[in-house]
Amino acid sequence: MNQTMNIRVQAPSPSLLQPQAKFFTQRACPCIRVQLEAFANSSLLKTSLVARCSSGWYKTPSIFAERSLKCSAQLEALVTSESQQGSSSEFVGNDKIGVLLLNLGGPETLDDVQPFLFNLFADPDIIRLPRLFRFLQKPLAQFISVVRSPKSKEGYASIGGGSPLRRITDAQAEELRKALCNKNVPAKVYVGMRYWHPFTEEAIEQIKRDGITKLVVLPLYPQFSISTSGSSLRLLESIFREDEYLVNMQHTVIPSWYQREGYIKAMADLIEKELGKFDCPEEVMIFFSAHGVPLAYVEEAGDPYKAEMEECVDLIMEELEKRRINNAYTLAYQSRVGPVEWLRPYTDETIIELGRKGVKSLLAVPISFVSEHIETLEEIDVEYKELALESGIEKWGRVPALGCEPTFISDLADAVIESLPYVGAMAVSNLEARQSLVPLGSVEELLAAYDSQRRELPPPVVVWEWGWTKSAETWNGRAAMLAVLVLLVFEVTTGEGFLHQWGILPLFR
Ligand SMILES: C=CC1=C(C)c2cc3[nH]c(cc4nc(cc5[nH]c(cc1n2)c(C)c5CCC(=O)O)C(CCC(=O)O)=C4C)c(C)c3C=C
Ligand SMILES: [Fe+2]
Repeated sequence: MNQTMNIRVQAPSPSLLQPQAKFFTQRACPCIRVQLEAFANSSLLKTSLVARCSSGWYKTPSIFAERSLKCSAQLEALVTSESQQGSSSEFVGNDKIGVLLLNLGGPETLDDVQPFLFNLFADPDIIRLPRLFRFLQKPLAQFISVVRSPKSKEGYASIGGGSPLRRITDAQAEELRKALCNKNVPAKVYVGMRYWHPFTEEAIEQIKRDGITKLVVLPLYPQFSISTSGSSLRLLESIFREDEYLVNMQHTVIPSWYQREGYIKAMADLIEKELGKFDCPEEVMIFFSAHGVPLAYVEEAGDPYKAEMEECVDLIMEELEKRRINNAYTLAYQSRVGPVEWLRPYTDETIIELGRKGVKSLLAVPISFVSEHIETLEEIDVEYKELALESGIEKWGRVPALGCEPTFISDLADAVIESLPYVGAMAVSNLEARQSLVPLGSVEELLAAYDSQRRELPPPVVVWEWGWTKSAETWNGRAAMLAVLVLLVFEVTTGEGFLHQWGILPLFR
């Protein structure tokens, strides 16, 4: 490179200048002269890059957009070759890579439980009201969260007073960052929770502050569901749509990854290890227990969750068979909430049935989530274990969640790296035309694909029928719901009623 290029880095304050200064001085070479200038009172809102070359000065709105400079090709080549040798900054070529891990979030203290539940039930992807009744989403969420919180609090109290989700997800983020760095892809890893801190909005603010140019969105749910990854992506899409910076930031989404070899192998490793703890491992029934979703999500809204879950279990069993592990296995769904029908078979009923059939050893495998949480630590380890022992099952084991298992984290890092060429590329819009059920794509494209497949949930019944029928039950349910809402409105407006007498209202004293 013969031409000399002057790079002048400007920033509104010296502290903002530092990372940029480090970036350029680390790459100092005879043909790049670095001039650093700080403008304490500058009107510049974003850090900007001014590059000088023979044909004049070029200024970009953001330091990270220097790719658009006519004269930056040589700089780009230099930076790329250096970053390939391993660098501690987050730059690859001219890009600053970010990975956003999306997760559910959980209450950290018992006081957080009710507001956490409110956030959860206020999500239209969790309680799907018909369009006409959407205005009731928040009052209903308030009501359900208040009614449910004593039971939930008991659960969280029994696992130490709060959810371990934040701590574990932060640890996974840090391990993923290290794994990416070891694979020569320096990146910043962010955690964005859907219903509790750190909220997705907070993560996005940090991503903007850090000047990320390429973002890989990775929901920490192996299988896609409208209620989990779908909900998080829908939120992300609305944040992206309203923000100029984000609209222009290139991104891609890894919507599900249950079929990845590394993940399947990591699950098989854990199962093999736990089976080894039984006296007669070959007699143990492998019991996959997935978090359920309401049946209508799958049957009427087209949620791929059940299909992906079944495929995932098949893949794990195939991997175990390769290792000559041919145990009997079954899949059931746990944690149902509310009066509607959920995916079957239910975990509790299946345990009783297996006990009745004479199964003596059971190994529970939580399959829909990669961290320990209330439903593994309380529901499986306490409630289902007790039920199993009462039902005649004598030996009980449980596979731990993947957490920070090195094979798993390394595979997540590979998933991120493999997705990088897709960053900014638009996904094929026809879902059926794609190889996998939920392939890589941008948030907007991906949701459009789902929405195009997704019909409004039809009302369960259209006409009134006499007798003890599904229709009558549904109308009774609706009448009851309406009565509850009328009651709620009455109580909130007058300050009187039995909810006040029981101390449930007012919610905030
Ligand atoms: C793949 C995993 C999950 C699916 C699918 C899912 C759907 C779903 N969940 C509820 C209601 C609740 N979920 C709650 C906690 C919770 N849910 C998941 C995962 C999935 N949920 C996790 C990992 C957790 C635990 C978080 C933690 O704090 O450790 C709760 C709160 C706990 C409780 O009160 O039982 C509720 C409520 C619905 C309605 C739903 C699908 C529509
Ligand atoms: Fe849940």
